Amino acid sequence: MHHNPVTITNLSYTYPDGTQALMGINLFIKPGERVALIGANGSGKSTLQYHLNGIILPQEGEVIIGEWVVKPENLREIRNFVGLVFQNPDNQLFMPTVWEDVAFGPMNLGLRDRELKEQVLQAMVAVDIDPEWYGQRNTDNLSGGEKKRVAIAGVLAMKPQVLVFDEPSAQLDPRSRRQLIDLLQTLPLTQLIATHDLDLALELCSRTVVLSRGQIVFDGQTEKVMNDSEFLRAHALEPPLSYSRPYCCIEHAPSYQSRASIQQPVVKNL
Ligand SMILES: Nc1ncnc2c1ncn2[C@@H]1O[C@H](COP(=O)(O)OP(=O)(O)OP(=O)(O)O)[C@@H](O)[C@H]1O
Repeated sequence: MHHNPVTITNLSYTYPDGTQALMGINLFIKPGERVALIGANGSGKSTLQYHLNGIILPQEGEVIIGEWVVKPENLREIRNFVGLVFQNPDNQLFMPTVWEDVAFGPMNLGLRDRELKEQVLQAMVAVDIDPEWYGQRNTDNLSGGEKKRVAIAGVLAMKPQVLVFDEPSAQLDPRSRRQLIDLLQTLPLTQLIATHDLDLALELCSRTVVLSRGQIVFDGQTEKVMNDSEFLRAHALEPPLSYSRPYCCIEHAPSYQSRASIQQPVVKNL
């Protein structure tokens, strides 16, 4: 039987202190789909992602990963299937050297010797870190962006079928961000990418899910939602830079025109 990589039905979750983080979530992701998960701070993105590899177990509703229901006895299979890259790489890196850190996951899966070495090397090359020099570096001494890459390599080295990213572009400089986008674009994996970087969502994901106060308020074409600045603002989001119009032009057309005409000679002199 064919299984979707991610099937979430009627999922609700309340933290022990009473914060209702998710309410009635239904989400189905097909193999190979790249889906952006967007929403304001506190809308529930991380909480939803933690359900995908059993860091949080469902209180109400059901999460199915491939053919496995997320429950304690299936966690091993689920964690082989879903790789989660945390927002903060400090929560992910804990081995002394880069090499040991990237090798930790595949070693846990039972890989040894040549096979292990190959998988680690492949993952490092994918995220553009030089295994020769980098491998021996101490993970504590890396910059934020470097740590992020090592964290991604560690997850890729386990060869998961689903990649779940919490803020992949946070901490990355523009060049590293570009490399990451190119990398994610070439990975033939199902991906769920939680991000505040709506330009990244627009470039990488044809489908976007918008969370607002624990509920899905949109699930559809990325282009469509990014074009709807009114809807985005209603859910405390700002349209991506590449889509934002000069508001003054629409809302205060005359003043925009007069400003433009004042600026024109300056432009010509350049
Ligand atoms: N351990 C916790 N205990 C209690 N409440 C929590 C806990 N973790 C998160 N929450 C609350 O649950 C809600 C959803 O938080 P979550 O971290 O999932 O949001 P998010 O969309 O990932 O936010 P951000 O964009 O800031 O990372 C928020 O109201 C948050 O305050």
